Amino acid sequence: MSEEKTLVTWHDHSVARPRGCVVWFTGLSGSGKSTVANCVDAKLNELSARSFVLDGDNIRHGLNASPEILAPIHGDEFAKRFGLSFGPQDREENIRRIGCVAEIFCSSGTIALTAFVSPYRADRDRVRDLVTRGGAEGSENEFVEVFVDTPIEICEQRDPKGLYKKARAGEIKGFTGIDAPYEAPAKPEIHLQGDLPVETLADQVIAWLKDKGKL
Ligand SMILES: Nc1ncnc2c1ncn2[C@@H]1O[C@H](COP(=O)(O)OS(=O)(=O)O)[C@@H](OP(=O)(O)O)[C@H]1O
Ligand SMILES: Nc1ncnc2c1ncn2[C@@H]1O[C@H](COP(=O)(O)OP(=O)(O)O)[C@@H](O)[C@H]1O
Repeated sequence: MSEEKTLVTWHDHSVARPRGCVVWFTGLSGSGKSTVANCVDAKLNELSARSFVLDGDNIRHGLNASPEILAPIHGDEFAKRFGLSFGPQDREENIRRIGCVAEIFCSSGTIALTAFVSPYRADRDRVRDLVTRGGAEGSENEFVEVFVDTPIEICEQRDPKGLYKKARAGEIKGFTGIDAPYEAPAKPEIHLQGDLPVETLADQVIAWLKDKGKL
């Protein structure tokens, strides 16, 4: 990304806005979203491009914390009102909020790398619309949907948090891919075969960004 780009201030759209980009990784739990996103982040930093990863580790423990995390800190009433779990409506709100944060990063010229299951096509499409519409006239904010396509059998073999095992045992209800749906992207900009090596997948994303003039 060209370093001499002028950062736009919110109110002044007369300045050429930097080229923003949201790279939206979607896939089953354990498919490799965060690992690949962080590898892409490291490669972008080597190329002097400004990027930042948003994933469950930094978002679902703060901005979109669950009621279980909030209750001991803010009390049950607050937790019930503002905590987000994994029902369809809470996932919709989770992705909506993340989309707003990603768009803000994007509008500052940062490449926002988001890694969330984001199972519902409508939720992802709403973020796509926000990001592409969010740029000023003639800006080039782009939403790049990256499908991390890893068979559930491999995700279950990996199961780093033991959640698939708990879901299979009925200890977790509404787990994506087990007893909650995952709507695969119909036409993602990038389709990754999730069982290939991480470096190979990250290089595929970098090559796409270069090819599209984002770097
Ligand atoms: N019911 C259920 N379904 C799916 N995933 C669950 C669930 N409960 C907890 N987890 C863990 O939460 C991570 C998914 O959070 P996301 O914010 O990415 O989900 S979503 O986009 O709101 O669907 C996901 O982490 P990742 O493995 O990083 O994807 C899971 O480990
Ligand atoms: N391409 C890959 N090949 C082998 N193992 C991977 C690959 N991508 C991720 N992993 C491993 O799989 C597990 C889940 O990866 P993670 O990035 O947390 O997935 P997600 O963010 O989709 O839940 C981790 O233990 C990670 O090291």
